[in-house]
Amino acid sequence: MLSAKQLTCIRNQRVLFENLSFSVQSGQLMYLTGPNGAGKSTLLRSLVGLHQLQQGNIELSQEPIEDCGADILFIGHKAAVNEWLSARQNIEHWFGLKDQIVDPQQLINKVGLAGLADIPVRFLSAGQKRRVALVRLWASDAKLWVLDEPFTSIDVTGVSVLNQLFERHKKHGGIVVVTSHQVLPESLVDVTLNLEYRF
Ligand SMILES: Nc1ncnc2c1ncn2[C@@H]1O[C@H](COP(=O)(O)OP(=O)(O)OP(=O)(O)O)[C@@H](O)[C@H]1O
Repeated sequence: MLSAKQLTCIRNQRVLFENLSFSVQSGQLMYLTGPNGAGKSTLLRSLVGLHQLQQGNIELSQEPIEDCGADILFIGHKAAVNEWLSARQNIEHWFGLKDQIVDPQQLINKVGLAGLADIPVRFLSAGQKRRVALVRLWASDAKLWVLDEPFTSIDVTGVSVLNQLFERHKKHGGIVVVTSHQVLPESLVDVTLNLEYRF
């Protein structure tokens, strides 16, 4: 279970959220919504320990989130893709570091980038770049997926494939926390959290 208790965040002297509490069980997806600037990305970054909150307690499987690095996959909206490297080199970098056995070509095929594996990512389209970033979902054994606007620039087929991946992760007892300005299928969403814009 992902548990967040009494979270408070102040940025630029504006309270983004205050005493915010929620929990997401294993096998559930939480859909985080709200207008531009409400604090969704800030909340997601806080959930994975990348942003220090003024107050609050976050735990995954009853462990402090700071101790759960290996159990978390975070893909931010500024995805950590090296645009000077090819898709294949990015994949080798990610998974080589983790010493995992993955077949880069198989992953490349799965995200529909066959034939584009060896050109620098900066020469790909916006959606293709996003697909490179999302490759990590296919080979992730992390329990918690935290995804900031994963559907941006992704075409209809790609969105449907992503939704299927989320379903599969849920079935295996994983947790997905996702923000998107696109409406998610009702059947996929277990918990909705709407952040209001606070002045
Ligand atoms: N690096 C930063 N330093 C200071 N303030 C920041 C920083 N990043 C974001 N903010 C502020 O925090 C507030 C919330 O931003 P955040 O990116 O979390 O919103 P969001 O809900 O994800 O918005 P959007 O839907 O536009 O992506 C904004 O008012 C923004 O100005």
